[in-house]
Amino acid sequence: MEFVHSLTGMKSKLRYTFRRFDQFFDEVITEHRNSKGEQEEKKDLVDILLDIQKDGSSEISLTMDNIKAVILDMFAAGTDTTFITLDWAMTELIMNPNAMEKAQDERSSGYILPAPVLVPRESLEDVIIDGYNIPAKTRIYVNVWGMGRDPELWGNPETFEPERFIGSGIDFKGQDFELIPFGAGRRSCPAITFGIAAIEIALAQLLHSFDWKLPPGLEAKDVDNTEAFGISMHRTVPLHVVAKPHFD
Ligand code: HEM
Repeated sequence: MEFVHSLTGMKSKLRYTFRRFDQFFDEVITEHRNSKGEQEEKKDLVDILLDIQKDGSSEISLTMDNIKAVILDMFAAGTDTTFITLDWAMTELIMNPNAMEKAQDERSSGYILPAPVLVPRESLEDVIIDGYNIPAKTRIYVNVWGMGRDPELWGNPETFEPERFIGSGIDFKGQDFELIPFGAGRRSCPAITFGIAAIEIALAQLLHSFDWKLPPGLEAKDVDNTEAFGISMHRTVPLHVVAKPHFD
């Protein structure tokens, strides 16, 4: 069936995208090589990967393709997730002015999931879980979207209530399975601390510096919050907001 991808033009699109990424990574690597003598504390991930490749200090030898793959992984896993979490956080806050006001006072935040399913897993052996027979090599999707809206786990699951987490003892780091925005287990997100810090800083800046409102004439019930299905869950319609400086 592979010829179908040639007919639909998917293959040439993939090749084009691959070439653009590859050229971009070549530029990033050349830039880092040319900035020799970078102070130790200023080194970034690419500097460290190039150092490991050069001095052979790692048991695994790194090829240039390995380094490009890590850069791509970081871009793919780190940018959309962070931006989409912020996008949905602003959506919920703008639709719930009370929560917005509280967040401006306290900097509290609810946990919003950018990924509808986790990275797919495959069972290594036959196993029975909760009476379900799962044969070896079954592809398993963990539906975190559904878990976040399960009325057996959450009261008012469709309502944005960040205060539900105050004193609840439920943590988001992968130990409490009703809330796993960063996944769980050995393939969970390695950047939980970084991701949370990036979002908290960005959200705190936005809320500290501005008051946010819907455009005149638009009410919360008019906002189209349809979600696009994908590895990460974009809005299908961009969120339009009006920002007014918080301090005149
Ligand atoms: C709010 C921000 C973020 C959220 C919600 C998030 C969420 C996730 C989720 C759900 C997974 C899959 C976990 C699983 O299947 O068990 C994942 C994997 C991953 N994340 Fe994040 N992530 C965020 C930010 C970042 C950032 C900023 C980076 C890198 C700079 C990053 C790097 C990765 C990588 C490399 C993986 C793959 C790990 C593996 O497969 O072993 N993430 N993330």
